[in-house]
Amino acid sequence: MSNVSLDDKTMARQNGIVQPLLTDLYQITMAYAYWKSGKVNDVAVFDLFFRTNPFQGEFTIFAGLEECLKFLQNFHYSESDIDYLRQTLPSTIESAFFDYLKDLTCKDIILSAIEEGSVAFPRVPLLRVEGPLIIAQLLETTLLTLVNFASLMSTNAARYRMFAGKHISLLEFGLRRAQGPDGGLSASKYSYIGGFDGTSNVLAGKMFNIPVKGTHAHSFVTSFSTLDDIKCVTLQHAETQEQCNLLEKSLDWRNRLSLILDASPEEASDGELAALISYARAFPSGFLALVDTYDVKRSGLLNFCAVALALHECGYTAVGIRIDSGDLAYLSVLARDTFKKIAETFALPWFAKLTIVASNDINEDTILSLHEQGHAIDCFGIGTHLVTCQRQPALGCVYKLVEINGQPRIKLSQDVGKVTIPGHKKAYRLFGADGHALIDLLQRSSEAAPEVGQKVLCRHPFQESKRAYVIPSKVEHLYKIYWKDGQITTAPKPLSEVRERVQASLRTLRQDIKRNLNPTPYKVAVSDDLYNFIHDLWLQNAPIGELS
Ligand SMILES: Nc1ncnc2c1ncn2[C@@H]1O[C@H](COP(=O)(O)OP(=O)(O)OP(=O)(O)O)[C@@H](O)[C@H]1O
Ligand SMILES: O=P(O)(O)OC[C@H]1O[C@H](OP(=O)(O)OP(=O)(O)O)[C@H](O)[C@@H]1O
Ligand SMILES: O=C(O)c1cccnc1
Ligand SMILES: [Mg+2]
Repeated sequence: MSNVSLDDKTMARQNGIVQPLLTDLYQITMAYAYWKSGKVNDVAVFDLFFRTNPFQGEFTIFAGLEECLKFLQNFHYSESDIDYLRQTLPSTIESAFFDYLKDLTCKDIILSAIEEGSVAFPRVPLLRVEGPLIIAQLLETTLLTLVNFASLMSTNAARYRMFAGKHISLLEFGLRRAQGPDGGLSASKYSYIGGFDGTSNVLAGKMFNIPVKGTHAHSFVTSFSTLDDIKCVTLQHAETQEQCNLLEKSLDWRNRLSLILDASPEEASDGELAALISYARAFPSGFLALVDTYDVKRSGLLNFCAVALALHECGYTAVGIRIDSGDLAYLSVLARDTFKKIAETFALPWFAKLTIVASNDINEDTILSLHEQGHAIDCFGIGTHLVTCQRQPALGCVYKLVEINGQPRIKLSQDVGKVTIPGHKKAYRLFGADGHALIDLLQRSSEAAPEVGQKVLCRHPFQESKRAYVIPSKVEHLYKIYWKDGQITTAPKPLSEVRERVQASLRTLRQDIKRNLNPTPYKVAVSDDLYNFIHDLWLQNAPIGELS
């Protein structure tokens, strides 16, 4: 295995607040209690997994691995961290503990993980952390915060991508509504991974090399009241370099268009026209205008088309419009019909294809409903519902001890779904003959891997009667070691490749597992050996009650 050292160029920059103190106090108090009870040399295995898929779906996209690796790489308590802990923890804490913390690194930790961007399922660990108990414990909260939101966001974005369809462009507009600056930045990054095409978040563009895109706000339009508000009306022709009077041409076009469109120049807003002309002068090759400030039908569309045709006379091609209120199905179809009519009347085929962007509280259901109704939208700009994951604001990944000093550990619960699967395990994805993923199988690490063409018994981890034989056509080993001996051992893929991985991985799932309403659950199983291991340990650990 070759060691990989990564610089800033290969790995997107890490958010500065990700550091060892970004954790829960109890990790550090437990670390002291472990240390004080002589557990410095104890070796543990922790699994990081979730129990339920988000958004009433049956799949989750795993993301956040690259950030976890950067966290391990940089893990170090600074002098000021140690000073802070000295002041904050009880004065009875022995000073030698702080000396121990000062020298801690993750060099003895081994991190195995599923590939970032893969579909993942309940109970199959996303990460396995092995190494000194105290250090592995200290990583819990930070790894969880790095994986939970990243995976939730990527899953949310992937769902929007799936339901929008591959021909519609998706832009993330959520920074203003996100859970603070860090939530906003992470949302931009992971929406891109999930399949969005761009973000309005400029810092995310710079940090993660995500395409930045945008239009303009209503305030730009409302800041103009009359045509006199246009300070300069000329634009140099793209080819001839002649000065064109954009105002005159736009007014002329507005009058001509009113004869073929059901709109009158008297009803259209002059302030809006002034704003659109000013915006077009600033961005003659990127003219995409918001048309719903006053009235899409009576004002916005007419003004936009007039300016777009005037721009055309100056040698430029407009890009399109954004609609941010009203009935988006109706208005987008109205806009498309208008564009087509103009294209035909003036023999300008490109006009029919102008881009229509829709925004305003869009969510998964709005997209599905718009598709049902029929619309002419090319691009959705999505903020609030995407970045806040309004439909399910948290993914419940947990971090559980499954082995200590070679001994398996099980966490029991009245709720069977919460019982942990003990021991050091391996996970495999078994594929059927049609290329689709059939089942994920957890085995004890000591067992031989399943083989193509060989029958393997797959059992439900807790229900004895649920089992099936599977003859896989392909077997994928789900874990790779990403961190060992203080080094990254498998380089995480750049964002663009993780983004492609998401789509490739989703293609391996049957359609019924991905549908929006009542999707079919994907099966997660354990081997016969692991089944017996779990249940023997369960019986050993469950106290026998006494009835009286
Ligand atoms: N054709 C449609 N089918 C289903 N939902 C739609 C359709 N058109 C718009 N929507 C959604 O309906 C909601 C309309 O929002 P709201 O009631 O606030 O009206 P609005 O158009 O924003 O009004 P305002 O002009 O006051 O801004 C938005 O969430 C939008 O995404
Ligand atoms: O609706 P979202 O999915 O959150 O998308 C982002 C929103 O942010 C912008 O305006 P903002 O909502 O701030 O003001 P507006 O509603 O008055 O346009 C934009 O016009 C969208 O409406
Ligand atoms: O560029 C836009 O149109 C945009 C950006 C952020 C929020 N709403 C819209
Ligand atoms: Mg809004």
